[in-house]
Amino acid sequence: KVYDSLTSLPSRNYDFIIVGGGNAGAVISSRLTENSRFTILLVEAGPDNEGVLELQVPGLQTSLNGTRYDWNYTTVPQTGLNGRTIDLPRGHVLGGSSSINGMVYTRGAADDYDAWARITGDPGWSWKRIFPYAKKHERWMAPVGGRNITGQYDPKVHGYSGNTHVSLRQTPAEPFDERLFQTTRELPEFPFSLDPNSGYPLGLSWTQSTIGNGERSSAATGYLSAPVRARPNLDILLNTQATRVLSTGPLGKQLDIRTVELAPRSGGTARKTLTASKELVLSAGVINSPQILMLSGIGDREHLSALGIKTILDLPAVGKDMPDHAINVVLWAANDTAPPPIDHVAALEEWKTSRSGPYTEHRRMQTLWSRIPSNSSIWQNETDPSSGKNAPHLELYFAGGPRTGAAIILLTPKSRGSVSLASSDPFTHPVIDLGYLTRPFDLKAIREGARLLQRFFSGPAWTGYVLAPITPDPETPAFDEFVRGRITTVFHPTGTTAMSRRGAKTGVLDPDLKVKGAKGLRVVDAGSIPFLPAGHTQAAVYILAERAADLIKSCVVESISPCIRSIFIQPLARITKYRTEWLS
Ligand SMILES: Cc1cc2nc3c(=O)[nH]c(=O)nc-3n(C[C@H](O)[C@H](O)[C@H](O)COP(=O)(O)OP(=O)(O)OC[C@H]3O[C@@H](n4cnc5c(N)ncnc54)[C@H](O)[C@@H]3O)c2cc1C
Repeated sequence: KVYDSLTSLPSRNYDFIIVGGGNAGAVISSRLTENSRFTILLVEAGPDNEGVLELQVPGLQTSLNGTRYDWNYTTVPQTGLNGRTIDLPRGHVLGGSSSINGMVYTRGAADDYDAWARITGDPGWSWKRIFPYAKKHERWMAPVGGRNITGQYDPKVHGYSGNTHVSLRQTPAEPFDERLFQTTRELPEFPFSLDPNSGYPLGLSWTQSTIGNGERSSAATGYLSAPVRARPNLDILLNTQATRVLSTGPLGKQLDIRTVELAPRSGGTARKTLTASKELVLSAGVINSPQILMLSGIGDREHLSALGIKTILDLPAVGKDMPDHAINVVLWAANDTAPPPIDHVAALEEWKTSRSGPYTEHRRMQTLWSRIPSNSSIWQNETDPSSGKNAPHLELYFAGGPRTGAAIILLTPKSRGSVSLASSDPFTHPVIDLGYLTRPFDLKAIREGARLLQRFFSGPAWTGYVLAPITPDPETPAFDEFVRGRITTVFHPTGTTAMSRRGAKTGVLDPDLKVKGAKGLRVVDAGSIPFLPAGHTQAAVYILAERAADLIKSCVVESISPCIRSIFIQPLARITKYRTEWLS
């Protein structure tokens, strides 16, 4: 059942409380309630997604930033960007950022997940082992209109019975696309890649999106559909903000944290605490999960005491080491005409009446996934930050017309940002620093992206089409200033509560996503990701959350009474855990 306010929630005991009904939290709530013996409360700060047209229509995506469905965060002035600030939207609605995002569907490279396994020491995070989860969450769909898509994707790497709809755009290849694909036949540096989601994305590929039947597929539509909401063991509490997690009572030497403090999202001093009998899971996202931890006294002792917050767990890595993907557009004047403008009233009407037309798609452009060449001068004094030789450094997505070019996304930044508290008031936005361009590699790598585009557009396919550069020459100092003045976020921060090896002094979570040094508390969201994938992040979060749900299910026997556990259950749990971790 769905409750609109904290005061309307009836008194009930829950086995699990999940904080944040976003990309990860929706998956976990949905999967845990598959077991009718578990009772689950999902707490979401934002409103319901249901019935909101803007959240359904792919073509209306850009109207969502800055609305009530967005936390409306802004960074501090960025030292690498001449003091500019950047808006950083985050979903504030059921489905979280998956309800407002750009719907691009990319899993990243196999090497990225192997890096997760290496960093955490848990082979369960390797590409080979998480690939079944990538298929499990996905339901591949035909594009709107059912055009022939043979040769535009690899059927073998997709899932067909999962929760998240994924499809190619409705529009067949246009003349500009034909030039792009011609280049893959003419210039060996830029091969065609059949499917960017195979784990081996390098090359030019058709862009896939989390759209099905012309509608956005979010974690809310996919995992919290009407039949899931009707499960008697799931309560969803909206418009309610978790302000802190609290110690439920010491258990042996470890802190036991299963209690959460809640407040109406509208603010004020009213608070209510609830305790999960089994586990508390924070899925409040890369900004808000570390904020909740720090407000609770879990974080860097020095930072917390400066704000008068008593430290209950000194974990200096909370909120630190946050990478993000930055984006910068490079343009040429071209011998082309602008596409006819969309008639927005007609497009919306067409979408409403037949789920067809231009509003059924969002990002239409094809994407090039590239490595910086091994003979580039950049490697004379920079180490390679990518996860492996099959992982791209750069993503370039193209747009045609009289101003032709591509958006360059740096997938492997060396700069790191952070989230810290501005105040001990839970309603005050935290301090967000994306740390853009604070490491020299990043600007050099974006310059490499611009050079790469020059090589791409020098192919025969572009003769007579590409005329003259509009944006500064990458070989001039003006290029650096151009980038510092324009670069912005592509919304993929991760790592603020990252997993690391069990027993490691770095990181915040153990490889099973449990907070180090505590019992009963996990964090599962983009912040848990220990290595930023070379792709847009929602697929990685779906994959992470699907495995997290299995890890939680497999561990639950551990919270049964210690006495019963030690006699009967523990030996069985060890076998189950061993089987889940190493044999599945
Ligand atoms: C504008 C935008 C465009 C993007 N475009 C793409 C794209 O095209 N492709 C792609 O792959 N990725 C994209 N991303 C990134 C991707 O959507 C996110 O990385 C991913 O969805 C994050 O999932 P999450 O579960 O970590 O957090 P979220 O999905 O953000 O979920 C966190 C949830 O917790 C709730 N919450 C927060 N604090 C509290 C609290 N204290 N109490 C209760 N609830 C709380 C939030 O309201 C939210 O619902 C985009 C993101 C944005 C914002």
